[in-house]
This record gives sequence, C-alpha cells and structure tokens, in this order.
Amino acid sequence: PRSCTLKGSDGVILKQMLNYLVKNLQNKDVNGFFAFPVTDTIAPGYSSIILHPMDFSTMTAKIESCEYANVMEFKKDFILMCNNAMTYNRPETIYYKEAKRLLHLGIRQLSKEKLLHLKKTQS
Ligand SMILES: COc1ccc(Br)cc1-c1nc(N)nc2[nH]cnc12
Repeated sequence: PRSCTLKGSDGVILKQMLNYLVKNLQNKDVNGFFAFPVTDTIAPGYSSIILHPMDFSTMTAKIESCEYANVMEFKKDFILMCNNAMTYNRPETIYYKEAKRLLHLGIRQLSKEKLLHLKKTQS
C-alpha cells in the first residue's frame, strides 16, 4: 500500500496521530480481548450475529493502508468494536464489562478537546 504520509491542512500527519491513539487505547485492553478478531471457535455463532467485526489489529492495518481519511472514521471503528462485544456478550460477562469500560475511556480520549490539544502539541 502506498505510504500515505499526506499532510492534513493543519500540517498534522494523520497516520502518526492515529498510531498514537490506537496504541493508547490498546494499552487499556489489558486482557487483549480486542487485540485480534473474534473467531467462532472462541465465541460460537459470532460471525452470524456480528456482521461487521472489528479489532485493534484490523484498525492498525487500516491505518497503515490509509483507509482512514480522518479521526472520526477511526473513532467509528473503535465504537463498532466495543458495541460488537456488547451485542454478542451478556452484560454480566467480562467481555461486555471490558468493552463498556474501553468505550468510555476511548470516547474521552477521542473527545474534541483532547484532539484539539493533541493537534496543538503535535504542530
Ligand atoms: C478475540 O476475542 C477473545 C479472545 C480471547 C478470549 Br479468552 C475471549 C475473546 C472474546 N470472547 C467473546 N465472547 N467476546 C469477545 N469480544 C471481544 N473479544 C472477545
């Protein structure tokens, strides 16, 4: 894939920012439940219940191959990943609880204020 170091209008290299964000979020996933795709072996019937699976390894690959035009598209995949776990798993399971915790941490980290601050520190 072409090395897309497109500089955004604000001079911030999107790829650097997304790699920083995904690393930060992945550090919160201490059990590694979201590190790689959920298989039907791990979770019976998963692929017929969750039609748009997502995990951190897929997001990292998408960053590398320039599939995110902006942070909002990245944030959408992150929310999808958490919601998938909260759809397939029951609320009392550790997977549901971890997804809920991760979702709230991620929303904070990806909030407008935080991103604005990040841009300032990067430029
Ligand atoms: C990659 O997924 C896992 C890996 C190892 C282990 Br133990 C569990 C999961 C997992 N299991 C279930 N039921 N729901 C999930 N949502 C995200 N992760 C999971």
